[in-house]
Amino acid sequence: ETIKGEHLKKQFLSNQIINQQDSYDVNYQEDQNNDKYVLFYFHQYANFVLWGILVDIGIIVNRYGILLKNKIEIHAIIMSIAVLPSIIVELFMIISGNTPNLNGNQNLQGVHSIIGYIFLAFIILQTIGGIIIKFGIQSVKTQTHLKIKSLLHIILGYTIYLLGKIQLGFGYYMTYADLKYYGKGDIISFWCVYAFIFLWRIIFEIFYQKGQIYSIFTKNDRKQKEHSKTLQESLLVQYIEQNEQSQIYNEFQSKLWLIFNNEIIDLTGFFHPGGQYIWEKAKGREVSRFIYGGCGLEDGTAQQYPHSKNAITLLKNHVIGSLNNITFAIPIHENTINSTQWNLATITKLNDKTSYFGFTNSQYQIISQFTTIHSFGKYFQIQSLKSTKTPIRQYTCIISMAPENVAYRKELVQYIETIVTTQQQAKIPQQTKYLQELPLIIKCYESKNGFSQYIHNHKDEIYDIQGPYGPPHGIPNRGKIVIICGGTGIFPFLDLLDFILKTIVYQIALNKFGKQIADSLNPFDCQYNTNIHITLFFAAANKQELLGTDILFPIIQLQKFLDKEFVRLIIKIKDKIEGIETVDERFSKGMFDKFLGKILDYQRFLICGPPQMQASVPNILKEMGVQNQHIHFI
Ligand SMILES: Cc1cc2nc3c(=O)[nH]c(=O)nc-3n(C[C@H](O)[C@H](O)[C@H](O)COP(=O)(O)OP(=O)(O)OC[C@H]3O[C@@H](n4cnc5c(N)ncnc54)[C@H](O)[C@@H]3O)c2cc1C
Ligand code: HEM
Repeated sequence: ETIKGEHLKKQFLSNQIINQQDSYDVNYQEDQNNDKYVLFYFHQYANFVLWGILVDIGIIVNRYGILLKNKIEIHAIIMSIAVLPSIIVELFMIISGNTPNLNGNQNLQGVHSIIGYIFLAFIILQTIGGIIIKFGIQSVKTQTHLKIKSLLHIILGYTIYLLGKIQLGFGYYMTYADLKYYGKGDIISFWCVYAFIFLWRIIFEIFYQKGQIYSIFTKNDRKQKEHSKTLQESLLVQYIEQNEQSQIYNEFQSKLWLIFNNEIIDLTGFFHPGGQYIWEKAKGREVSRFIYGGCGLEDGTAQQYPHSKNAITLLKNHVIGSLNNITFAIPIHENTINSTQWNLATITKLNDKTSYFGFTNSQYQIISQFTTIHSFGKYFQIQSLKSTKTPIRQYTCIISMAPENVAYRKELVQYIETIVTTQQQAKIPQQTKYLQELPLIIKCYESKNGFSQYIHNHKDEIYDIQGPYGPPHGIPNRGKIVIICGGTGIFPFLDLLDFILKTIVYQIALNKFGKQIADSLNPFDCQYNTNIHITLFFAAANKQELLGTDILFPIIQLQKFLDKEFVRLIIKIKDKIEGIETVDERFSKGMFDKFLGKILDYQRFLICGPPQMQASVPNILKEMGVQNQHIHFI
């Protein structure tokens, strides 16, 4: 009896267990197939795909898709695909509240719902923010606070991203972690799935940072571009090379073209991540100063920003042509390997803050004189090879300030003064053909990790120097132009002014003693036939800051011996300078009116000076009726 009773009891208990197991199984199976939980399962699977995988793709497109023309649109579409269904399923979940038997840790249900509500509010906010930023970026109007808006979008974006991942974890943990039917194995599969939704992104990141994914991107793009240069692009390149400003203005107004060192770039159709107004203002200009963060926009609407290598790749991928190279360094031996490494051999103080820097490279000799007016206004790009912290910066090519040229100029001026006063021939000074050193003049600015400060304190070091780069000033051979500069802003014009001084000397010699004597002053066949008139406004804080006076003052003195004026010099300074027109007031409309007269007589207005001057002078000129395309920053 007892044995039978025991047996029945055991059978009953085991039936109970079987029934219990069955009921889990049946419940689970039923729940899965049950129409009334369809919203729950849609919510579960949709969220896994959207916030586990898709959202990463959306972020990747935005972070690394700089090279894609429609990156903003692609990012917006992907994020909308993640956000819209999420909003719908969340709302349905809130309304229906229908969940099947949860076989996990149900204590988390409260947290899961709170995060759900916050998440819903955040994604709606983020979508609205995204739309505002999209219009801000794509607008050509100057944008204020766009950087802050973008930063907020990034912060909220990553908050949502992390919440999404955490929320997925909670959801799956609640649903499956303790599912008895699968026993302990299920918690392992839960962790595997959970790890996957983070891991694939981390793996992607590692490959990307190593440059493997990045190089696939760039190689393909470059190949495509080489094969697809259009007729229109060739025409634009031709106009830019020949400096046909009005043709470019008339025919290519809608093109977004830029110059990066010596490359001509077409970025039409791309949007600048900091706001399209930035490219509208940089359009048609040399932009390496912006890319390496040397300068902000002159009107103060965008600050200095050192760009990533993505920005440089973007530019390199859209090269449509190159500017004609000019050479300053001639290889000494036939088989010289192209070397851009120069030793800083000399530093000589010119004033308190500014010094002459002389660089040597045993493979090259440096020419002492450019021969046409179109070679001037170029710059070198220089970088410290020792300090990776200091940025790449641009410095003007000023061969006229090399010690040999300074000495020669002094002799030349003395010579011509002697012959015009004595009316007799004198010993003709000789200009050396090659310079000992590549000369730069650099003012020291105090800034954290600044290049100018670094180089002032690091003589006998090797620097990488490339160039000369950049478009010419576009100085016409005849006609009137205006130069407005301040402080070191005179540097880009010194070689040109030196050329004009030599033109004056040549023409005096030609008038007085004929072509033979004049030509002996021109051993390098320079084209001293220019017919240009420059009105030069030069602002300096004090006499010390007036660099280049050994070129400027002789021009003013010597041109009196000719029947035409080449340069009208107006110096803005407190002190009086004998024989020179000076003013002691800020540049203003009244002042320019007084000195310039009919503004339409002038073909170009070239501006180069400290930030404050670059911001104010163009506005004054525009107020006077000068058209935008005639105003150029150097
Ligand atoms: C085409 C080109 C040619 C140049 N040629 C020369 C040259 O021949 N000699 C030369 O000394 N510099 C020249 N510059 C400027 C030079 O490239 C650097 O911008 C400068 O040396 C400062 O760099 P940094 O790294 O030392 O300072 P950064 O760390 O860049 O900081 C410089 C600080 O000084 C301010 N600043 C920059 N320029 C001026 C200015 N003109 N007046 C007042 N404040 C200013 C900036 O706003 C910033 O706060 C040239 C720039 C360009 C684009
Ligand atoms: C004209 C050529 C320019 C190109 C090709 C260019 C390209 C880019 C690219 C690709 C980025 C994305 C981030 C990066 O890769 O660094 C970027 C960001 C940025 N650029 Fe430029 N840029 C140019 C000019 C300028 C100028 C003139 C300024 C202002 C002085 C500027 C300011 C910024 C800022 C502030 C950002 C950050 C935007 C953000 O992410 O919020 N850029 N630029």
